[in-house]
Amino acid sequence: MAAPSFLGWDFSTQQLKVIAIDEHLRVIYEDNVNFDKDLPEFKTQGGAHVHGDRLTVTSPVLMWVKALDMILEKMKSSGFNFSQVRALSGAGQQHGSVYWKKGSIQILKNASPKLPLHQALKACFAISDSPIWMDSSTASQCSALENAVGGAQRLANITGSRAYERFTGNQIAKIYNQNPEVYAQTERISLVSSFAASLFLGAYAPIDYSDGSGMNLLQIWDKSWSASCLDACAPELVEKLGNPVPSHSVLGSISPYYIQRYGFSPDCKIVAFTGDNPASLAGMRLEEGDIAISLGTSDTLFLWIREPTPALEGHILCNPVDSQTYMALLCFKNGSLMRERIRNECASGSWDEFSKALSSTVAGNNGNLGFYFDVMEITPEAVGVHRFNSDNQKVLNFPKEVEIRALIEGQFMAKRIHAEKLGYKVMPQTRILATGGASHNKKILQVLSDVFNAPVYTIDTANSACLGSAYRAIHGLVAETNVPLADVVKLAPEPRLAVTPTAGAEELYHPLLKRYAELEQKMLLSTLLLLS
Ligand SMILES: O=C(CO)[C@@H](O)[C@H](O)CF
Repeated sequence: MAAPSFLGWDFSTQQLKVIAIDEHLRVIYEDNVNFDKDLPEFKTQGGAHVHGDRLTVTSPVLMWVKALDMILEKMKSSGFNFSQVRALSGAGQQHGSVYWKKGSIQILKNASPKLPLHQALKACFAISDSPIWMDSSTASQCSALENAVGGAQRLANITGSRAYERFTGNQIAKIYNQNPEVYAQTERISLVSSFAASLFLGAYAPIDYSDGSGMNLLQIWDKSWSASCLDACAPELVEKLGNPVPSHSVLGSISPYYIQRYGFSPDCKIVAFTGDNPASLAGMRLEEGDIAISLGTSDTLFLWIREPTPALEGHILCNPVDSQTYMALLCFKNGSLMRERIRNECASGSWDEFSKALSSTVAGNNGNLGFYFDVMEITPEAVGVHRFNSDNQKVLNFPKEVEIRALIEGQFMAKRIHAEKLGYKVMPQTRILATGGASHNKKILQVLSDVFNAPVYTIDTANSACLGSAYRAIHGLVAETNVPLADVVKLAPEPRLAVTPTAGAEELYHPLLKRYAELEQKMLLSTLLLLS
């Protein structure tokens, strides 16, 4: 008797990925279709089309459907045993939207198993090029939405975020403003995640609470659509969106199309799909109090928060694995490129020298602090390099090793300050899960551990959204019995402990964090005065 398996899908920007795991959480199959390479007829770059205005960015929705056809054929040719798949779930790039044309529900439901799905669905989309998260063409719609609900902070208090150009409500508003007839022809609007779930369900899948939190439309407290936000974006929107559901919901059984064409079992359950970042939180198996830090080109923080305080930066989303709590996303644009520039200038381009500089300078850097933003920073909105000595006087430069420590301590103090502004609290059980390039440098991790006064673990997150989706497929089958995800995936490989805080770190950094926050306000004010 073949062992049961679970599938996790990731409809990400550049590729479609799938992972199969067995009941012991061991990966038994993985595959991917790269949109640019494997579907060249769509002529995408990085899976997207950047339009002439340099602001509008879209992806062809039929490319996503055809990629699914291709990957299922690859799995079939490799002899993958579809009949043992007990459940599947998935993730989609956040904020992107799909516009189903009137009448498509019947075509989706009755797709012939003799045809690839992309042929069956070729006339089903009112908009063939879906707006995606890289789009920034909706500034006017963002202003209109914030004004309609009483301002940016009011919108953040309702939906978890101020208005952002990529967020779906503003994208829908743009389509309604510019193509009202196309909007009128649309019977359903999906996110990329719920669109992908619909393909497997053979019906329109609902939007889950977590990915729905990235639309500027969902009230994150009672998990219902905000009438004031919907009305500000487009008319009769609630009918086109359907009702949102908890992210662990079992939506139903797989469509007969897959049973007849690929041999899936009629009992295979579809668990609600969600956004790629919420799915990654599941894949990293974050628990209450944990922080995941992806140290990449930009640094991204994933936080598990029980009582969030929405702000004008960052994003509060409904937690995908626990409907009673929340997750927060914070993005710091000046990440590894900033670290590499200082390494090149102050450590002759060598990470070993960079690490030696961190070893040869004292924690707290004798009170020297710095803000390093070569490009316009997102958190906070500031640019330039600003250095301060222990008397809070601006200085033009630091000795090389002091510069290195000021950069790293500054980057991590900013992360703690802005995480705590969103309501995050360092707890006794707090763990920092670090991933990305800089997470291989123990001296950098030691500063991170000291600033947060928490142990730092390293994890491999290459497929975290896909793996998290497979974990959520298992969890969905038992979620109704209130079994937490952590219990379902305790057999998964544990994160590796890398460093623990230096004794006295909390006492040292507590006053420095306060100074850093005050200097950040001073720096922001002086930047504003300069720009005004
Ligand atoms: O816009 C984002 C999050 O708000 C990105 O991380 C997308 O989810 C990437 F697909």
